[in-house]
Amino acid sequence: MDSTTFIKIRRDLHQIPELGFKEFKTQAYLIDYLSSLPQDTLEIKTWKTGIFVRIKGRNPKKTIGYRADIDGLPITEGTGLEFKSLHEGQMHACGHDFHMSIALGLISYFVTHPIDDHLLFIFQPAEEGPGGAEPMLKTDIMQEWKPDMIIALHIAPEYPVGTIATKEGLLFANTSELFIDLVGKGGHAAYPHQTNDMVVAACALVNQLQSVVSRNVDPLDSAVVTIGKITGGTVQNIIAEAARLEGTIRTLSVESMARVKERIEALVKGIEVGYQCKTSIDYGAMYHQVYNNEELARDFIAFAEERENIDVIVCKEAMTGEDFGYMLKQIPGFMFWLGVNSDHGLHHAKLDPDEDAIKTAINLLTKYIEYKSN
Ligand SMILES: CC(=O)N[C@@H](CCC[C@H](N)C(=O)O)C(=O)O
Repeated sequence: MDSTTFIKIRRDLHQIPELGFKEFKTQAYLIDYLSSLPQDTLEIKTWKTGIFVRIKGRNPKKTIGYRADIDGLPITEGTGLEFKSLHEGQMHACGHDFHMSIALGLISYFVTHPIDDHLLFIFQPAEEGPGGAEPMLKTDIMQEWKPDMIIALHIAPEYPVGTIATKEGLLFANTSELFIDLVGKGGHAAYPHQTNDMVVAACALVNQLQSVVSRNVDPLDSAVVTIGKITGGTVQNIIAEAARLEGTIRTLSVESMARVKERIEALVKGIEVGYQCKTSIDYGAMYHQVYNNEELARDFIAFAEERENIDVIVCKEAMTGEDFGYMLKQIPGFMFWLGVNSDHGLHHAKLDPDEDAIKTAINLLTKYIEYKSN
């Protein structure tokens, strides 16, 4: 397969990153491309900013699904690439531009190389939040076209092109977003004794949160509590009346997620008493762990190991989250990492994946899907 087309598509998509459920230009671009393909076996249905694409099989006994996420991140791109993001403050810094172009590569191949089984491609919005997989699963379209097995990949900056990595069972963590609001009493910077300063309370809370993983979670059961954003106050000489912490919780076990939340709630209550303020916690979107079907993951690893030019790593689980976990909860399947060899990692403004990986993925997956359909 000539990958130039899909590199161009990746670059086009890279220029128009959009946040969750606002992927209007992305959806229009994808539909425009899909409309240019032979239509005899294609069925296309939209859901919000997502798209379901079915390729009807010649003699179907099952449906093989493939999911690509389509949203970008609120990051100002720092790559300086000639095809860098045209959307100020937004970037495809998690490789979803790759995921989409690979999916289009697979669709383009299978509309001209029909197989017996049906294929279902799911272009899913809002993976970075608030989550599009769970609501997409509940749609009538998904119920009607539900796949019997499902596959997804995620780019992996740390591996060279030609490498894929996955494992049986748990691959990605359980996640929960975390938003904590603190409201005290503002006032003049020179009269702190007349106020309840929420910058000081927020700093104390961030420090206390560091003890949750180190003191309250079984060291053999990994967890993460990250605060990625703090806001509070207005100007330098006014004591802040309000502050907000935004973060994420990751745990390998469901039990630890409950324990971490219990401890966060206790610490926040302590801040409320100690700093005389009002507090509230919102857990935002929660993602179910990505748990690969053992048999299918084993079979895929064995298949990939037989391919020339593919190195397979049986990797450890990661603390990343993915709402593809909800799909795997209902449908047997697996996710794998695709090596893209970037000096900068996921969610970094200078992420610059090697586009040769697009061809690697399309070649590997066309062959694997053909093998699964025989
Ligand atoms: C692969 C990846 O990077 N996924 C995201 C998913 C984010 C889920 C949610 N917004 C959260 O922060 O908990 C990740 O950050 O792992």
